[in-house]
Amino acid sequence: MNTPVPLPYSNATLVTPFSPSGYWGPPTSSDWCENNYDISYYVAEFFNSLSSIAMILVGIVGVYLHASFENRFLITFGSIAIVGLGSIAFHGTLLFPLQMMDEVPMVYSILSLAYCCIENRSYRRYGTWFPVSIALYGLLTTIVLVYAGPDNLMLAFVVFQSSFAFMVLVVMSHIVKIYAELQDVSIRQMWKTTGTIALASYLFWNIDYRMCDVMQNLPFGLGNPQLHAFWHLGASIGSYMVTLLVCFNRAENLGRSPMMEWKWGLVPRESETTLPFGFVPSVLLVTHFTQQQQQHQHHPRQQPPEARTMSYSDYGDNDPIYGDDLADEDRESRPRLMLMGLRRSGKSSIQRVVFHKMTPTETLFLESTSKINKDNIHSFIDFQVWDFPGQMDFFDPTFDTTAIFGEVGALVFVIDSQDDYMEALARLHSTVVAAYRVNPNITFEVFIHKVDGLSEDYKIDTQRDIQQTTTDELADAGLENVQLAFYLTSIYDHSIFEAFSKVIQKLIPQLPTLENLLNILCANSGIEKAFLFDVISKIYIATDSSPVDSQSYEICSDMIDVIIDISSIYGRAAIGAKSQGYLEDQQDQPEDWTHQQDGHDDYEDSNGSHGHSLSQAVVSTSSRAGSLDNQPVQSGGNHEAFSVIKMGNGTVLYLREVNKYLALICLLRAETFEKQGLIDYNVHCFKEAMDQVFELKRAERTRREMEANQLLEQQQHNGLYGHG
Ligand SMILES: Nc1nc2c(ncn2[C@@H]2O[C@H](COP(=O)(O)OP(=O)(O)OP(=O)(O)O)[C@@H](O)[C@H]2O)c(=O)[nH]1
Ligand SMILES: [Ca+2]
Ligand SMILES: [Zn+2]
Repeated sequence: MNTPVPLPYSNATLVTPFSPSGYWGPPTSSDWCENNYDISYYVAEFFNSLSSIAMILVGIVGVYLHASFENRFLITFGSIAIVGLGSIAFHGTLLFPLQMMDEVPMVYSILSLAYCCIENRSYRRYGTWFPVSIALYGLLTTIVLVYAGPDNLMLAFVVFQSSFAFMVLVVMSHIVKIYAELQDVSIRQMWKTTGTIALASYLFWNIDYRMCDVMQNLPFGLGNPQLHAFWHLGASIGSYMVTLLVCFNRAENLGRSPMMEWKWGLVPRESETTLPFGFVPSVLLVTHFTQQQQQHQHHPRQQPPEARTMSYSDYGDNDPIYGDDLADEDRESRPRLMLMGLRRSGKSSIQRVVFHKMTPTETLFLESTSKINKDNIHSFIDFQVWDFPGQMDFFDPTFDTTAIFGEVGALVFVIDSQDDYMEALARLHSTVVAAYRVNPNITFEVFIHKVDGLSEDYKIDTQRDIQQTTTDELADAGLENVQLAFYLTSIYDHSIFEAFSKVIQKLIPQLPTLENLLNILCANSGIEKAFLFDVISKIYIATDSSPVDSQSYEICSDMIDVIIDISSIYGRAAIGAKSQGYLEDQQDQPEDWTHQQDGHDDYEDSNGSHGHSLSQAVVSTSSRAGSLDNQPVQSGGNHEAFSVIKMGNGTVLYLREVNKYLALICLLRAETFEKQGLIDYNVHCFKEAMDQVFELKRAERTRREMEANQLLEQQQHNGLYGHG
């Protein structure tokens, strides 16, 4: 605009776009409606050149954002940028050789897109002849274009137009097919938007090309709207979007779980996958198609070729794991546990009773779950429980098995034993097959649930029947090495906690260390059985290696209840960090899950804090038949929960708080307990070892394991004194 060079022809240009010439001389290429050298002496068609920068930008952005994707997409995105460069050169000079630098890349760009559209399946559809003939097509067009030369402008123009138009038709015919298979509404919408943009810009191209007279002489002194420049903008957006969507489709077909995501945007995250028409400075990219996932592709147990996918976010909005507050490693290191099963089998009840202290009868009023409910449990280890809706059909092609099962630690399948369970067994079978195919490391846990209504004999029969049928069917399907664990459970007794304990234990990396520590403690103190309990959920996360009988588990679990009750009655000061972790969960809860359902909120004190810590439970009680034992309480001033219950049958229950989440409960003979000093000391040593184990949790994984073992040895050498 500020060019010092005079514009001798500036008036004449209004008459005909062909007349003036500037730095590059008279045009030797096709000329467009924009007046030549109108703005700058050095740039023939200023607006047409300027708008071509958009193509370069979208091309570069496409490559940059999808660098981990397959090369074909990088080539397609990259070719858009090259077309942009050629377009600038061409419109800037209007010289024939440079027009070729615009048009030839356009042909290759659409060829590359065509390849992506056609070879979009997880398997290869056509042989090598296919890419070879695509390359030949490009080569032939190039040769004809170049040999037509500036002297045969019309021929070159027609050859280019028809060659390009033909490929556009090929691409469109495949896009129609891709579109027809689409399930996801927002992706469908995006295709529609892209189509609209493409059509509009093609219309602009035509108006500019065919109705230049009208455009140059608009009424009311309106200037040339430069529709060819708008065509450039529309074509940039359109080609970015088409490539993006083809990329998405490919990722879906490969069984990845692609998602569209706004990058660098001002657009709020909620508007993900719906493209607003406004010019919002945001760029879409397809995510979840990393190199690592590409390796899965060569895994023999691949998803069926045509399986389609959907992102998690379509199932629910409470998605704390993917919240921005979590670092990537956190997401990965957090074990995930899935609750699946038919409708009304009791999944949500289990989750509520075990992790949210809902009373069993309250579950009668639970509504059917309609979307995946992800629950973050912050405790001695952080993990997640995903409660699935029973009616979910994950053979629905929109269900993304790879994404769902890919990172699962344990899959808990709940069967309603009071109901006819044939359908449940069929579902269990297909679930295991689908999940195992995606992730052979999942541990499968089958809860034969609601056994409270069954007689002892019937329980055993049912379990045998279910176990037998399932194993046989899996063997028939060639999966005889898949291990399923079966549990008889009910929310009306301890069985559900006990079963969950065993499930959770498999997800704890420190388990061997904890077990060892407990073994040492038992051996040195004459303790018969020791459990390490998660206080709030009453799940025991470890025990010594002697066999667990349900009775001792129940007694210990009841003891925690007693201590919590007593502390909530007699110890008024409130709590702390212990229930804090659980309170955080409530923010993650869907609306229907209200505060009041958490029993710990009943004890709200004036400071507004919730629940009660075991720390207040510095009591010593005796049970029904037992003698009242008025043990002086020694908590060493650090307010740790400590409690001893002597039972009539000569058994002593000994509880000691280990840290804010965990309590150690030991069962021992009254005779052994006479040496209480020794036991106290050994428990103290155990506690210190535990503290260190959990402190080390924060250190890097490998080092943690090593150091915990060292610690163990140390304890063995000098920490614990032998019993007797
Ligand atoms: N008798 C008995 N009933 C149970 C038990 N567990 C759950 N129930 C009842 O089973 C019914 C269904 O429980 P839900 O937890 O809603 O079942 P769900 O599997 O989450 O159901 P969907 O959300 O529809 O998939 C409720 O009325 C519970 O009270 C159990 O152990 N014993
Ligand atoms: Ca022109
Ligand atoms: Zn152009």
